[in-house]
Amino acid sequence: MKFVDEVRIYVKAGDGGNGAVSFRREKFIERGGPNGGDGGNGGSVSFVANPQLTTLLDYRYQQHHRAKNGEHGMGSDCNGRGADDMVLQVPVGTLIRNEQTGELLVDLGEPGQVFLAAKGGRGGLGNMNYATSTRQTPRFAQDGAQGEEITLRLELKLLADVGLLGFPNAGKSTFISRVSRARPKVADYPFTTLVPNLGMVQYKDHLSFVMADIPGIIEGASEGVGLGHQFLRHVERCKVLVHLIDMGAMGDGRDPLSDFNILNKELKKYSAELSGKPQVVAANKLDLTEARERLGPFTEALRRRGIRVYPVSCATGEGMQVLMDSVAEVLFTGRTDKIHTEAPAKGSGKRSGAPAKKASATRPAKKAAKKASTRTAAARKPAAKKPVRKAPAKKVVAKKAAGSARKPVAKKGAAKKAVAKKPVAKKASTRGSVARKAVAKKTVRKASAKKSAAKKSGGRR
Ligand SMILES: Nc1nc2c(ncn2[C@@H]2O[C@H](COP(=O)(O)OP(=O)(O)OP(=O)(O)O)[C@@H](O)[C@H]2O)c(=O)[nH]1
Ligand SMILES: [Mg+2]
Repeated sequence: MKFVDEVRIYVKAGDGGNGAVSFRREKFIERGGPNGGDGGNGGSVSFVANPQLTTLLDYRYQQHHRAKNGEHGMGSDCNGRGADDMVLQVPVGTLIRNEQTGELLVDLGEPGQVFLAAKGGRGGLGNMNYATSTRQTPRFAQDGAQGEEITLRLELKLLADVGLLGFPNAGKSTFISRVSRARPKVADYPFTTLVPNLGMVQYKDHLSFVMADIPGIIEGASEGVGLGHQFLRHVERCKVLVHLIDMGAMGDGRDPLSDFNILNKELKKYSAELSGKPQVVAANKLDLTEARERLGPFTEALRRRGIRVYPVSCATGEGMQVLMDSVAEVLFTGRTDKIHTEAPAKGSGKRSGAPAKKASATRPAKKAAKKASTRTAAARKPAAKKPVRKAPAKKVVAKKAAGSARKPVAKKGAAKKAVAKKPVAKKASTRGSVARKAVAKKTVRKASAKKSAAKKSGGRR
């Protein structure tokens, strides 16, 4: 079946039926009153995402879609029949845009999702609705409203989890036919694949995912060379890209590393988001001897960039399981360690970075605390520090016994003497202070005696 992924269509909802002007005419009933019925509503046009469709082909040939109009109202209180809505089936993953403005109206990404594109006109009211006590013979009725009309652009972006990328002839179709039941054409000439192919991959543990094989991308695809790069839209929604490198291609400006660079350049030109997706790089056709020879330098070149290369052969199936394990890991867990060679180094860099930040954050705090303490609590600091270093019991005793006697404690602190000098000098100049000192010393002795007693008792216990 032909694959069409972009169409322009015109949709028009049905108009509402007009309300009727009619009066009851019956034998023996004079002035029977208005009995004109309402018009029926026009049919709306809506889209529904159908998972069984894979192409917009139907809309290529029929571009005008009009829903039916509602019936007009009739006499004898008969309302017109409402028209049925028109439901247009589109594949899941269809984007609907307004053709004039380019505005995205909806992305039908869920099977069964419905979008009302054009609303049908409302039926007009019959004259029976306008009868009042003062106007018993209304000779008018309401016309039905016009249905909406709009020109739309439908764009299909296939919903796949894994996208296959590569130059023509890289072996993408061979790859998908090996891992899924998809059977696209495989041939030894470029651009064998002209439309995307989807394949359902049954991975182990009942896990499955959809893989998309798209036509090959070559240098200048963004300018329309080859088949252009519009097919990249079908891998835009993929979570992982598998980049197949044709290791058998050499000469004519082709070599594995330049192929890799060119394709990534084209991806970047298409969209930054797509080029930023995780890429699993697979070096294909390793059953060929010349391909094996090129593998070493290519792997080394990518290793230096932190990218791991998976050597595979789609023809023999060699290396496919390891590759699929990595693809599945990135897809289902989101971990990309396996596709980078220097993942641990990066991880450790991050780890080492975090504490460094913490340390830098704590340092200024400590400095600030130090500054604050030197001004306000210069004398308290040594007093507070020492007992902590020596013995917590001493601190308690000194506080209890001496109360405000910080001097003797300050004396002990040889290093903090300079800070404690001021109060000592001042107090030493007065007699009273000398006396207090002596008292304080005595109390300290007493306190130490008490402490030793307490220690002893503690030891007994
Ligand atoms: N020796 C060898 N040949 C392979 C391998 N994989 C694919 N081929 C051959 O390469 C050629 C192209 O394979 P395709 O699967 O059609 O390549 P493609 O990437 O889908 O090509 P396009 O659809 O043109 O973009 C075919 O002749 C395959 O038989 C492989 O692992 N080893
Ligand atoms: Mg192909």
